[in-house]
Amino acid sequence: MKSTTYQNFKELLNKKIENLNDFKVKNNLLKNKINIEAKVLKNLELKELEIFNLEKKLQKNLDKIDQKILKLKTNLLKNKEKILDLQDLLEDKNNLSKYKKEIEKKSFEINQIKNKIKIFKREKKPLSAFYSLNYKNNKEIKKIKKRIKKINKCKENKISIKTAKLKQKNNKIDINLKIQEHDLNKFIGLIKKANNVLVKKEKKIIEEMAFVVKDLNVYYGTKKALFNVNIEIPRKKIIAIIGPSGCGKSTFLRTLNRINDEISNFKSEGEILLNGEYDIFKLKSIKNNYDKLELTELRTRVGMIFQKPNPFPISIYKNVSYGPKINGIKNKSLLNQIVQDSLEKAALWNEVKENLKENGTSLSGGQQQRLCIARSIANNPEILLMDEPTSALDPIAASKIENLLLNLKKDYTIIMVTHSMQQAIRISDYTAFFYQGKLIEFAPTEKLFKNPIQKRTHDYVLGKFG
Ligand SMILES: Nc1ncnc2c1ncn2[C@@H]1O[C@H](COP(=O)(O)OP(=O)(O)OP(=O)(O)O)[C@@H](O)[C@H]1O
Repeated sequence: MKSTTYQNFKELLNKKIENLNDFKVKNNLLKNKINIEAKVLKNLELKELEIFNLEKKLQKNLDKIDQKILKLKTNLLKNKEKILDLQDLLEDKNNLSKYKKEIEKKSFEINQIKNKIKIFKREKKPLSAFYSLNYKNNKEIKKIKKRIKKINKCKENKISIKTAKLKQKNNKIDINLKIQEHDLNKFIGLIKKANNVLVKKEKKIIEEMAFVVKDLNVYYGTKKALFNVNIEIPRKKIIAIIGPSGCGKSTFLRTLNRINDEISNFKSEGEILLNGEYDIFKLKSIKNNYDKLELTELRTRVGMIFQKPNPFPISIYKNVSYGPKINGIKNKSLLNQIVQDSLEKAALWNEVKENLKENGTSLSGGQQQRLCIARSIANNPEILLMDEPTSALDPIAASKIENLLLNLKKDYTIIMVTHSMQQAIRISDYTAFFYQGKLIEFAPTEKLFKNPIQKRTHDYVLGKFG
């Protein structure tokens, strides 16, 4: 019995030991678990602390940011205020004159008050009211002055901005100027080119003209007979010179071969270019400094036929051969040929070929004039100047001369003074109208008579004055 109990006890004990061991294992496991969890907890605590610290830091930063925002907001407000202030100032600037006026007004009032005070002092009345008024006014003036000062400051800023703008503008202007200068240079180049063309044209005109007269002024002593005459006379044409008596027609004609030089008090100014070669006043070539023109050569090249035929009182033959002989032609047959040619050209040969030894003065007026023309032609001229060559002749003789001139113009330039407008219309290619020493108009004859530019020409050709 005893053994069973022991056995039982033993078994129970073993069971208990077994349970205890189980419990120990379980306990250990639990302990481990608890340890792990304690560790986790600790970590969590640490993390919590960290989070707490971070939150603290964050809060601090948030506070700082808030503060900054606040500061910025206040700055913004301040700036807004400043802008408003500036806008006020700008507005005030526009009212500157108003303020000045106000100051003037106030000053005026103060003076008035001062005067009143003086009067009151004199009359010994209470002055306190005036003093306070005066004080108020002075305060207001001070305020306004302060404002003006501010405005002026603002003005200065504006001035510096304006200066910068002006500088910018100046730069732009500089660039524009440079562009314009460039354009100008281009323009000058064009003008130079045009000028060259003009110079060439002028040269061509001079070369193509029998005479180019430039700024011609002529005097007989103190009397001025021609005023600033400018004319270009084309070659191998008949040019009529018309105008009332005393207008300077003959003077002009005679100046062209310097016959007027024989008059003692005669004086001329200007230039007359012959054939694009010579200046007849200087008797010098216009192309070559060394080439000179003799006065006799000028008069040979530019022959003159006068109003009254003036043959020499010698034979017809000698009249015509006189010039060539003087010029050194001695060969008889050559002289014969020249005489015949000249008389033929002067439409006189057939009438006188049998009587060449007859005295020139024995011929009729018209024949004498044609003899004078033949005498001129014998000198081989380029230009024939004629001073009223038909006015001393009867109409038939005059008509013969007119026909002769129409024939001669194929070889010679004929410049003819005439009182007859009909004659000018009949035979001339160009007409020059002189009046009171001035060349009023020079144009193709038809145009000058039918459609003159100048009123005076118009009146003259219509016979309104003569
Ligand atoms: N030798 C001279 N001395 C002074 N004056 C003169 C001389 N010759 C002309 N004159 C003057 O010069 C001016 C122009 O005279 P010019 O003989 O040239 O005129 P014109 O037009 O030919 O006149 P007309 O048709 O009457 O011949 C006139 O006032 C004239 O009195």
